[in-house]
Amino acid sequence: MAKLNFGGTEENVVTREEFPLSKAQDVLKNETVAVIGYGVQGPGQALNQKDNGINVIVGQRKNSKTWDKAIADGFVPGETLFEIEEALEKGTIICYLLSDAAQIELWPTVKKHLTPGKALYFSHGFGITFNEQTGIVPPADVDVFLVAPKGSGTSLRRMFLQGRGLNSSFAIFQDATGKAWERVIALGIAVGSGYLFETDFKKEVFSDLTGERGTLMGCIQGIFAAQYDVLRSNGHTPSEAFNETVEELTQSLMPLVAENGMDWMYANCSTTAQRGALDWWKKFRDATKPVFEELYNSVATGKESQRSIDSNSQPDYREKLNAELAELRDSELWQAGKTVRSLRPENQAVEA
Ligand SMILES: NC(=O)c1ccc[n+]([C@@H]2O[C@H](COP(=O)([O-])OP(=O)(O)OC[C@H]3O[C@@H](n4cnc5c(N)ncnc54)[C@H](O)[C@@H]3O)[C@@H](O)[C@H]2O)c1
Ligand SMILES: CC(C)(O)[C@@H](O)C(=O)O
Ligand SMILES: [Mg+2]
Ligand SMILES: [Mg+2]
Repeated sequence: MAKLNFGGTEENVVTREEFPLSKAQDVLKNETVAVIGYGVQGPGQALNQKDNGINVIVGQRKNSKTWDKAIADGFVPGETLFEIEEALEKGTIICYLLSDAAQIELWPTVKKHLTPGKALYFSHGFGITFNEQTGIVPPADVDVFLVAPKGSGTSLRRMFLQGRGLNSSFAIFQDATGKAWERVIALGIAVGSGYLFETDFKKEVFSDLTGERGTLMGCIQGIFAAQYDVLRSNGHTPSEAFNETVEELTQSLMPLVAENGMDWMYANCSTTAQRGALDWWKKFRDATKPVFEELYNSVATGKESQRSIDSNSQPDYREKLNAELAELRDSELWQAGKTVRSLRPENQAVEA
C-alpha cells in the first residue's frame, strides 16, 4: 500500500497502478460475487464488475421494477439473475446492497447463507457500526469488509464508462480467511474505483452521514435556498437569482475548484470577487460550524441512524419521500432551474 501525504498527514491508499485490474481478476477468479439489491449502487457495482470480467450475479426480488431493470441491463434470469435466496446460496462474496433499513429485514436470511469462508461486503459502515439498532452481527468465520464509493452509484457507472474512476474508501471489520485484504481491494478495483483510501467502519459511517447531511446535500440546499430567498425578496428576478446562486456554481466555478482547488478558482475571478470572497468565507464558516457540530453529534450518538431506520422502514416510505421531493422540485428555485437548464445550448434543439 502506498503512503501518501495528504496536507501533512500520511495515509494508506491503493492505486490501480499498484493493484491493476488483472490482479483483481486473478484474486476473484474462483469467486462468485452476488450483488444483493439493484437500486442505485447495485447496478453501478454489478455492471462495472461484469464489464471488468468478474463472475458476478444479481439477487433481486422477482416481479419488481428493478428485476426488469437488471434484465434490461443484460443480466439473465437463471444464469446471472436470481431470487435473493438463490443468489445468497450461490455467492461466495455477498455484496449487501439493499438500502440500509432494508438490510435489517433481510438479515436473518443473509446470515443463514454465510457459511465459513464466505465474505460479507458492504458499501457503508452503517449496519455493523449501529448493530444495536440493526441487529447485524456476522458469524466469526466469514470475512467482513466494505468498499464505499464516495459518490452516487449513477456516477460510479458513468465515470467507469468515461474511463474515469470514482474514489472509494475501504475497511476490514473481520479477516476470517486471512485473505480479506486482497479480496476487498480486488473488489474495490473491480467495482470501478479510481483509487481506495483506508478507513474503518465507524469512521466511514460517521463521515458519510455527516457529509451527505452537510455540504454534499443538506447544507448546500439550505444555503442555496437562503441566498435565493434574499435575492428574490430584494426584487431580483428568478432567472437572476438562480443563475447567481446555482447555475454559475455548477457550470462554471465548481469545475474549476475540482480541477485545481479553491485558490485557483479565486485566482480566475475578478479582484473584486476575490476581495469579497476572502472577506466573507470565514464568517460563513463561523456561522455554520455550530450546526456541523450539532450534526456530527447527532450522527455519533446514533440519532441519525435511528431516524433513517424508523422513517425508511415505514410501508408508505416511498409516497412520503416523493411528496418531500416534489416540494423541492415544485419550489420556485428549482422550477426556475428547470427553465435555466433548458436554455443551455447543449440542451437546445440544433437548428436546421
Ligand atoms: N445510493 C448510493 O449512491 C450510495 C452511495 C454509497 C453507498 N451507498 C450504500 O450502498 C447500500 C445500498 O444503497 P442503495 O442506495 O443502492 O439502495 P437502494 O435504496 O437503492 O435499495 C437497493 C435495493 O433494495 C431493494 N429492497 C428494498 N427493500 C427491500 C426488502 N425489504 N427486501 C428486499 N429488497 C429490498 C430495492 O428493491 C432496491 O433494489 C447502502 O448501504 C448505502 O448506504 C449508497
Ligand atoms: C452518494 C452519497 C451521498 O455519497 C452516499 O453516501 C449515499 O448515501 O447515497
Ligand atoms: Mg451515504
Ligand atoms: Mg457517501
